[in-house]
Amino acid sequence: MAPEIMNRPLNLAKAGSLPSRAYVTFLAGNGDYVKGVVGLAKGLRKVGTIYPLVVAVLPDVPSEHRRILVDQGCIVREIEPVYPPENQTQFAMAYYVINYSKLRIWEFVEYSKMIYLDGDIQVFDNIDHLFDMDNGYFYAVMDCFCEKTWSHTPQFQIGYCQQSPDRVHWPESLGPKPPKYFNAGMFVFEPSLPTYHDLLQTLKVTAATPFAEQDFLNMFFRDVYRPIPNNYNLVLAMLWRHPENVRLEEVKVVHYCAAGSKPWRYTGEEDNMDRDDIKMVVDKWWDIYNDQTLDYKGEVATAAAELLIPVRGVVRYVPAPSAA
Ligand SMILES: O=c1ccn([C@@H]2O[C@H](COP(=O)(O)OP(=O)(O)O)[C@@H](O)[C@H]2O)c(=O)[nH]1
Ligand SMILES: OC[C@H]1O[C@H](O[C@@H]2[C@@H](O)[C@H](O)[C@@H](O)[C@H](O)[C@@H]2O)[C@H](O)[C@@H](O)[C@H]1O
Ligand SMILES: [Mn+2]
Repeated sequence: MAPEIMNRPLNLAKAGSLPSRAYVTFLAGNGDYVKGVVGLAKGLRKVGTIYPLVVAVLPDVPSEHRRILVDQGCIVREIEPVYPPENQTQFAMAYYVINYSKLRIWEFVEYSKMIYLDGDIQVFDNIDHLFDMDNGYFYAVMDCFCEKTWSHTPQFQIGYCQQSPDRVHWPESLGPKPPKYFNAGMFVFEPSLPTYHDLLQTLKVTAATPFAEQDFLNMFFRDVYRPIPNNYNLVLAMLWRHPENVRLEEVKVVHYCAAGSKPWRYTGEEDNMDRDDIKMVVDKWWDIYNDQTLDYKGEVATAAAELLIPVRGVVRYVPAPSAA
C-alpha cells in the first residue's frame, strides 16, 4: 500500500485542501463500541478515502476512548444527547433510545455532505463516489423485515419483505403497501441548520417507536429518500433471509447488526453465527482491526498510545514499548 495513504490523516479536509465532505459515526458510552469505531477508522484508511472521519461522541464517552480515536486520525466532536418524548414504547432493543442522539449530526454544517456509518459497520471498498450523488436527497439501503426484531409489525406477521416483494405479496386488505424503508446504519445526507431544527421540533411531537431514530428518519425523509444498492450496507440477516439478493464478493460495506455478529463480541453461539460467511466477514473485520500498518502515523499519534492487541474476541492489554 502506498506509504502516503498509510500516513494520510482522516482529516485532510481540515487542511482546506478538499471539498467539505466527511464520514461521520456516533459513539455512546464507555463500553466496547469504541473498538468498532477504531476498526471503521482503519478500514476507511485501508480503502484510501480522501475524507476525514468525524466521531460524534456523547458526554459519557471517556477521555481515554476519545484519545484512542484522535490517535487514529479521527475528528472527535462532543454532542448533547437527544431524547424522544416520554412514552411507553417498547424499543426493539432497550438501548435504541440513545440512538436519537444521531440527529445532532445535521448540525455539522462545516461539511456540505456527509456519509453516516454506524460504529458496527466496516467499509471494504472505497465508497467516496457516493458523495457525488445529486444533492437534495437522502440516500440509504433498504432494510429487511424478516428478523424477529420486526415481530411487532404486520409485514413480519404476514411474511412480507420489501427485499423480496414477490415472495409474499402485500394484501390490499391491509391497505397501501408500506413505503420503502431504509436501514439507518448508513446514509448519505447534507447537514443543514434548518433541517436540524425541523428534525428536533418534529421529534418533540412524534411518539417514540420500536426502531427509534430509524423509524423517525424514515418518516421525516420519506419524500426525498432514494434507495441505493444493498452492497453499500449489507444488513447481515440478508445472508439467510434473502441470499438471492447478495453476492458477497461485490459487497462494499458490511453492517454487523445481526444478533451476535458484533466482531468485538463474537462468540459464534447465537443463531446463524456459525455460518461460514459470517465467520469470514468477522475475520475480515479483525484482520483490519489487528493490522498495525493501518494505524494512523500522523502527528497526533503518540508513542504513549497503548496498544490494545486483541486476539479474536479477547483483548490483551500491551503497554506501548517504553521510549528507547
Ligand atoms: O452502546 C452503544 C450502542 C450503540 N452505539 C452507537 O449506535 C449505533 C447504533 O447501534 P447498533 O449498531 O448497535 O444498532 P444495530 O445496527 O445493531 O441495530 C452503533 O453502531 C454505535 O455507533 C454506541 O456507540 N454505543
Ligand atoms: O435505533 C434503531 C437501530 O435500527 C437499525 O438496526 C436494526 C434494523 O436494521 C433492523 O431491521 C434489523 O433487523 C436489526 O437487526 C437492526 O439491529 C439500525 O441498524 C441502527 O443503526 C439503529 O438505527
Ligand atoms: Mn448498527
